[in-house]
Amino acid sequence: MSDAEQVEEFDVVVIGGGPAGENAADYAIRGSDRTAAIVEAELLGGECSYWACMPSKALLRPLDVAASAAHLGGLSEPVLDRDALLARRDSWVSNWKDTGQVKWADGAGITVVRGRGRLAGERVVEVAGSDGSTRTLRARSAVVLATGSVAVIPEPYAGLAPWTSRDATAVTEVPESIAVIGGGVVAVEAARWLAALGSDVTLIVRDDRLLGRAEDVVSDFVVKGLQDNGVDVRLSTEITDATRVDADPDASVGTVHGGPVTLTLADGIRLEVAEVLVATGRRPATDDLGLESVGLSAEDLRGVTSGDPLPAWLHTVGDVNGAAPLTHWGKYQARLVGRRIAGDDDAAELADVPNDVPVPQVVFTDPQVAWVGMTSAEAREKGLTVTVVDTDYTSASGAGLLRDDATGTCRLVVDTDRGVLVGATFVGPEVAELLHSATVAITGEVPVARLHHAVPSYPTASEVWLRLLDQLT
Ligand SMILES: Cc1cc2nc3c(=O)[nH]c(=O)nc-3n(C[C@H](O)[C@H](O)[C@H](O)COP(=O)(O)OP(=O)(O)OC[C@H]3O[C@@H](n4cnc5c(N)ncnc54)[C@H](O)[C@@H]3O)c2cc1C
Ligand SMILES: NC(=O)c1ccc[n+]([C@@H]2O[C@H](COP(=O)([O-])OP(=O)(O)OC[C@H]3O[C@@H](n4cnc5c(N)ncnc54)[C@H](O)[C@@H]3O)[C@@H](O)[C@H]2O)c1
Repeated sequence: MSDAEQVEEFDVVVIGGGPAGENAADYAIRGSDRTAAIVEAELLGGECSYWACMPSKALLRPLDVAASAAHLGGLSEPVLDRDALLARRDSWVSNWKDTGQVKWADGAGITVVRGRGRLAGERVVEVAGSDGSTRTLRARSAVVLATGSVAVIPEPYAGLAPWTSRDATAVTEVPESIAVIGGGVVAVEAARWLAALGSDVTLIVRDDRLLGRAEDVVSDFVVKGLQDNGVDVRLSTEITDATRVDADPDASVGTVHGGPVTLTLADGIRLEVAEVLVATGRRPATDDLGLESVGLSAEDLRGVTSGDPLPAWLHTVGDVNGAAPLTHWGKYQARLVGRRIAGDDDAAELADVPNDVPVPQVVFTDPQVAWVGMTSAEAREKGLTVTVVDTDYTSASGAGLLRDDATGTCRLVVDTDRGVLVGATFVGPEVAELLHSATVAITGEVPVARLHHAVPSYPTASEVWLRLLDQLT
């Protein structure tokens, strides 16, 4: 067979089959006779489906319900069944099999190509199969990079064979004790479910607060919630040295990776734990992606989905461009990019794209934390004149009704000159589902004067909007 015959042609080739890549392929060919291939090195569905969002939320949701039940007069104490909780997780990750996703791709007319993809020139993708085979794909129209992100393991933890978020979400062997390092979203969520599963958890945070990207009023609530659930939270704590007996880098995911770990803290205190979870952030998965073959570097992808410095045929979606490493954000980018590739320029979604689309984020701690748009500090840094209003979450009786021990806070950030919201933060039980009201208000640039006429139902937690808006008259 000649070289030319070995090249497989598609209209669109997507490298990486996480939620962003899947959506980009789907929107690019939906309702047409165009063809698309997704190149996937592991499981179709990506980090989100098997190692991140799905397993973590499958583990956390029963904890929310149990915490509510434990704090509602009229119900007796709920009992956590560890095996049943892990079985629920296994079911939500389809036992780490992607048969269902492949069936979806077939139905959507998308070809799944197994292997690791890399650019090998303009519109050309080379795929290395795990069996040593190589395939060459050519895209007639577009190539989309959707390779996601990988956990960062800084010194001095690299030699410890530490847990990353994959081990925490896929936990099968619950360590007797664990040090969780980091104060971001992965750290606070994982600390919660690991403690609930029976591990003795110490959360070691370099900064003086948790969730540093959120409003500063958030941290105290999350610290208290973790402490109430048995987590030892140590803020402003540096680790100067870390050693492990018999570190086993080949240990199975979700099992203990060796002997005891000793951490030396800056004040000289030594902490011995059975396992360590490094949750110190993620970086775009751009290693060996062949960017140099088209004159690009990893830095060129930062924050860019389409256009300069990318050639017209090349796009990025999801964590790989680092814009906001969240599934809903990757899917949003994928819808826009997919429609652009499809030439749907008249579609409502492309016809009216605002300049600054606010990014929403929910953290599934107890209490929950949800925010969208700018924090007050970010708004001021941008040079805006802002009005900031706060209220206790339980100032709305509907919020108090959710749980007898309900607590939390809410904040709106208003651009005083334009009279519109630019940011909102909610902390409290069940605030996750409250967030979209703020996202709509910010995206729609609804004048605060008009928001007074959006009437929340009684008695719901949404009445916190009244308490906040009353301060803006
Ligand atoms: C523990 C945890 C919990 C999270 N929870 C949430 C949450 O609740 N909500 C939320 O919005 N976000 C959450 N996130 C973030 C979310 O997981 C990511 O933002 C999301 O997975 C990004 O989607 P993606 O499609 O860009 O990449 P991924 O989901 O990472 O998928 C990328 C895919 O590309 C494949 N790939 C990589 N390189 C190649 C290559 N060269 N060739 C072929 N295939 C390749 C990978 O195997 C993978 O399947 C969480 C993250 C973590 C770590
Ligand atoms: N519910 C959700 O939506 C959800 C859940 C989990 C993860 N995620 C996404 O996944 C991404 C990754 O999460 P993450 O928590 O790993 O990252 P992160 O960037 O949110 O937090 C990293 C934390 O590690 C600390 N850190 C960094 N380097 C360190 C070092 N050398 N030593 C000690 N501490 C260090 C930082 O100060 C920070 O507290 C996030 O951006 C988040 O958006 C989302």
